[in-house]
Amino acid sequence: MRDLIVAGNWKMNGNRQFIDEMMSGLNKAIFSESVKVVVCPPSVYLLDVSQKAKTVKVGAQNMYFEDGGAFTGELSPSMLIDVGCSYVVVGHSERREIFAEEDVLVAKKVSAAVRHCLTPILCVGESLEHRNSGQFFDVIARQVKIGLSLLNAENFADVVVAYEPIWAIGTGQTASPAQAQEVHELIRKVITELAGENVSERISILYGGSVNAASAQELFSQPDIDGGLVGGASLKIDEFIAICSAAAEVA
Ligand SMILES: O=C(CO)COP(=O)(O)O
Repeated sequence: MRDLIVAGNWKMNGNRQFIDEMMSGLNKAIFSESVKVVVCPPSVYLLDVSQKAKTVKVGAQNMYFEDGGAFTGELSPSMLIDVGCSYVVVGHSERREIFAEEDVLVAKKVSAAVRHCLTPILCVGESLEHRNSGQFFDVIARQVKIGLSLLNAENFADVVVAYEPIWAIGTGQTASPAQAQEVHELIRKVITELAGENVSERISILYGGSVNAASAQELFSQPDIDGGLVGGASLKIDEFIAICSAAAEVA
């Protein structure tokens, strides 16, 4: 049985008042035990969110792979653990596109996270251009293979993969359940080729890209979709809770 996970990526949004309101809403919510709920606030708020969190796990949106040293502006895996994180988003398309993060750097981060017992959420996904040209699967397979390349196959199951088509992020244009399922199935196949079915069947693969309360249940009921990585809709407490309930319905 794979973990069913709903993670909210708050991106560069919010302030202390927002954090207070969100955490008080989340702490009042009753989540099904069958769903792991995670929130990923901006890093300056991680400690505050961890200290307030009663019903959810906490994840960071990024980290560096080194343990410490002269890396101005960066955060290490042990710092994230120190402030209560158990997950870290790695290789989000916004980091790849805006901050020029490449697959090899992403792989180092995945490996460092696993080494420190932080669960990396490895994001992969194609641009609209690659979707339209039909090359999308090659792009995604490469991101998965390189992203996992520094791990031993038995550690693959310590990673969560998130399929986030770039054309669906923040656009309101969700991938259809069939489009998402097709890619999730292919991702699982790539992992099977690398590590065998015992491992690939244990990896949770989340879908991200304009997930909302209306689209969540049909997406999450696809056989290879194990929950969601939610951006905009995770900033609205009622909508986020409704998405988590949709996940519980399919558990
Ligand atoms: O990038 C995302 C989550 O990491 C998805 O963002 P949206 O849900 O706002 O499309």
